[in-house]
Amino acid sequence: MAITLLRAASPGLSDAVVRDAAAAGHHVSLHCSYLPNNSNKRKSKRWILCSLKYACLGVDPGPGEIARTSPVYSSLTVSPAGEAIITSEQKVYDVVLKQAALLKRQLRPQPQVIPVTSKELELPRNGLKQAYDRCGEICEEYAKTFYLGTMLMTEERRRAIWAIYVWCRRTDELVDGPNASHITPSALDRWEKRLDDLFTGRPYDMLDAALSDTISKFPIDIQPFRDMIEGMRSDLRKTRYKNFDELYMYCYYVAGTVGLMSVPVMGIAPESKATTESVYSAALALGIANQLTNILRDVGEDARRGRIYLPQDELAEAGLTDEDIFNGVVTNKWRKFMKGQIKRARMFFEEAERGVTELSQASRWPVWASLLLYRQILDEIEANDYNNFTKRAYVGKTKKLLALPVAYGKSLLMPCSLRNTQN
Ligand SMILES: CC(C)=CCC/C(C)=C/CC/C(C)=C/CC/C(C)=C/[C@@H]1[C@@H](COP(=O)(O)OP(=O)(O)O)[C@]1(C)CC/C=C(\C)CC/C=C(\C)CCC=C(C)C
Repeated sequence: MAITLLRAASPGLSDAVVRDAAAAGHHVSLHCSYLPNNSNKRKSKRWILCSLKYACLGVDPGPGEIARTSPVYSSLTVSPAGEAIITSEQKVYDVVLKQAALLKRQLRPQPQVIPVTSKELELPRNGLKQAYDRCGEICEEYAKTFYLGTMLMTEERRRAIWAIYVWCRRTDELVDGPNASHITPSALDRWEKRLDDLFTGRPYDMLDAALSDTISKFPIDIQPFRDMIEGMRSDLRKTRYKNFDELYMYCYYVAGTVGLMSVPVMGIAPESKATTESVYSAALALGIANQLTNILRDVGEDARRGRIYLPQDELAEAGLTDEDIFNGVVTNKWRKFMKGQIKRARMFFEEAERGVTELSQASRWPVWASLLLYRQILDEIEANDYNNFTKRAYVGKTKKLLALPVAYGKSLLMPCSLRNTQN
């Protein structure tokens, strides 16, 4: 039996009650209503973030249970032994808070970054410029639309985003590229050592040098970079995800981290009234939304590599097995399952939208463009009648081109936080 406790309705709820219920073998989850005027801003934000995890699957509530589609959010679960289980969302939110604090103080991470000079790197004259130019070329080659979008940013920001992009792309290539089958955990350990070195001003090659220079100019923390490598490690050993909590953590590692790396470079609009934490949460949400979309688009392709990224418990609840995924037949069960997954991904996009307008104006266009284009993949999955086994959902050139002026128009809007306060 599932027991749901509404903390807002029963503020005096004692821990003992929770422990007793859990000890009696009930699955207990604590919920808290999101109260917009909650004086504790930090907490209320956390509840919003946690909401996206469940509020989408349209699961019928059990007796006495709050419908998951209602604005009631799950945050903390308690094991049958009565121990509070910290969810992935809470762990990730702590990273968000740390990143936001860093940006607010405009501090560099410890140990202090030593600015890179061409001499230390033995780069040729103009070496750093060449390094950044090469990053730009790589970016243009792999992600043309996004590259175009960066052209609106200031030169310093654009170059920094290219350097981050290249590091992420190279990290991803380790497990997803042509040499992926030879990659071992110790190769990832060596990649992490290189990361440590470039963060302390000792880059290994010119592409690392560009990133090393970037982190000396912007308040970028090493943790999201380390976490991305951790995501690649997990990809080496893991081919199944028990539940959304596990999947969420994976999505944070490989994509949410990109959002956290990018905010200090993109900058928050000086006129924005949004909290730094909320902007980071939106950036994280965009990464999660993109990765969930990527997973939904690539179900068939991943299955052919023996991988299923979809939450196993949700598949079982929908009456689906791994075999069904490997067989790749679109059934009504599959369509229904996919509808829930798409709905969840869209909720993360919505959460992200709230943050884009808070970014500095020149940074908004590429973010809007990537958001609109990636979200359209979900529409294409629907248009393919949920056949993501043998058909690749693909956004055509015309739609892509149309998204660019729309993104540009959206990037001119003033920050949401200002619009709300002016009403
Ligand atoms: C403007 C913008 C989008 C900036 C981000 C630039 C950047 C540093 C991108 C790095 C992307 C990368 C190579 C990540 C490695 C891991 C990976 C492959 C993740 C998947 C991306 C898509 O990859 P791929 O190119 O293989 O996709 P296709 O197969 O070609 O479709 C991911 C799905 C995730 C990428 C995640 C983001 C782009 C996060 C974006 C979030 C922000 C930029 C924060 C914006 C801020 C606010 C406040 C909303």
